Amino acid sequence: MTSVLSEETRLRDEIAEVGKSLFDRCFTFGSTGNISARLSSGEMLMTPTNASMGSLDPARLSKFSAEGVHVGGDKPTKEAFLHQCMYCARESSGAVVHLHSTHAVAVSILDGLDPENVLPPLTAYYVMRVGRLPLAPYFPPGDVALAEAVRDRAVQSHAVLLANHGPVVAGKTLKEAQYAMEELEETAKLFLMLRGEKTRPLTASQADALRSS
Ligand SMILES: O=C(CO)COP(=O)(O)O
Ligand SMILES: [Zn+2]
Repeated sequence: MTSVLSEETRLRDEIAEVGKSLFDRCFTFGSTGNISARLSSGEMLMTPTNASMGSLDPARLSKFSAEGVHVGGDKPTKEAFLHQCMYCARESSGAVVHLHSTHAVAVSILDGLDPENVLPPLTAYYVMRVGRLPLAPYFPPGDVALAEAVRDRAVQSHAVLLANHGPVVAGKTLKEAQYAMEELEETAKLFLMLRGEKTRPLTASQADALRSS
């Protein structure tokens, strides 16, 4: 049977489902984090500000025109400009997820990491789902300068880590963005677990083979 639900209705439901799944598994806390999805018309749906990812109401999501004007729903996330900058840098993206996931946040606070790529290629799935993770310098949440710093890095990478804050990931679909975000968080956890141990990340040629497959 073909689906009679509109693209917008489907995306609204999916944002609420993904938010609840991430919140229930402690990928973000309190009212932190935000999710957006772009319709084929270019219009965008975003989570409202101060909303818990665990109890989103699909009908109250904030709606933006393709030009980036807030046209409906609750007051949008203060990171609306960050989400818009991700779409602007990555035209094929259909969704963006930003979280305060604990291990990725911990990595974002460490000193002395390579800001061009903060995590090594520890596993094949990290390379396949994330690949590279540049660090954007610290700016307060919701600051336009934060969104601009992320946009510059997002041109090269669909995942960016915000210093002293958390990760933001774009994907062709919301599922893709979610899976990349989960892989990022788990790899940050592995990285912290293995600090001080002698490790054997994938070699450059092993990682390249995964990227081209
Ligand atoms: O993660 C957040 C800010 O960076 C949460 O902000 P909002 O509640 O405005 O979405
Ligand atoms: Zn945040």
